[in-house]
Amino acid sequence: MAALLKQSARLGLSGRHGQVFCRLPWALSFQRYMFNANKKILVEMDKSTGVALMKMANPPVNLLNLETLTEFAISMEKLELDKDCKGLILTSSLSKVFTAGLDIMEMCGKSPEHVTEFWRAVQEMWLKLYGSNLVTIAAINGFSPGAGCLMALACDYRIMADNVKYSIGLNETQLGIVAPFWLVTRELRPSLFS
Ligand SMILES: CC/C=C\C/C=C\C/C=C\C=C\CC(=O)SCCNC(=O)CCNC(=O)[C@H](O)C(C)(C)COP(=O)(O)OP(=O)(O)OC[C@H]1O[C@@H](n2cnc3c(N)ncnc32)[C@H](O)[C@@H]1OP(=O)(O)O
Repeated sequence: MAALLKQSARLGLSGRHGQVFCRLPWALSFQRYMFNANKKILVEMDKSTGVALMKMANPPVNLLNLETLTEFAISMEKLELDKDCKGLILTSSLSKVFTAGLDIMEMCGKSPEHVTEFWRAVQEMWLKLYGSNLVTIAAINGFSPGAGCLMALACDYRIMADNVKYSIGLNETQLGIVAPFWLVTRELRPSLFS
């Protein structure tokens, strides 16, 4: 963990004036590779350190829609298959939003099949993060409501930008969504689970 945090500092993930800056070398060596399927999830993997930097890049607020969640799951699978990858830093490419959470429009006026597929993708996202073999760190560089908070909770460690304007929390009850029992016991009340 200490090594990973040192690494995140070396990469430039340092909190200052409420921002988490991500400075990366412009020149990518052979030890570094990048991938993205549809550019909603950007991944930069540094083989020399074993640390991958994953940035959500879906402006204006990094909504987690079906497309983004699917791309996220594929990106996680690729990193899990890379034997050189030991750790993952999850952050946002935007300046003040980590992610605004689930795209409410994905649950509104859609067919039951679509909604089922969407919630399956939400669940898959959680399983991929919570069940990851990688050491996972959420570098929360902005607002992180709903599923943004869920993502952060599913990581092994969380670092949040020091800015009183930014909020984080599970606000889904305001939308009539109830967190399932297993989620509450696993992440919010782990003592109940053991
Ligand atoms: C495995 C798990 C299974 C089950 C788990 C079940 C439940 C527990 C776990 C998680 C549940 C999560 C549910 C959710 O995530 S619901 C969404 C919660 N999110 C919010 O309530 C965020 C609301 N948004 C904001 O507060 C703000 O947008 C902001 C602070 C993030 C950013 O503010 P800005 O001023 O910068 O930007 P805006 O002008 O407000 O927004 C721009 C644009 O985006 C639209 N938008 C924002 N958020 C959402 C959203 N969540 N869904 C759809 N659309 C959104 C906003 O309306 C603007 O659109 P227009 O430009 O006006 O068209």
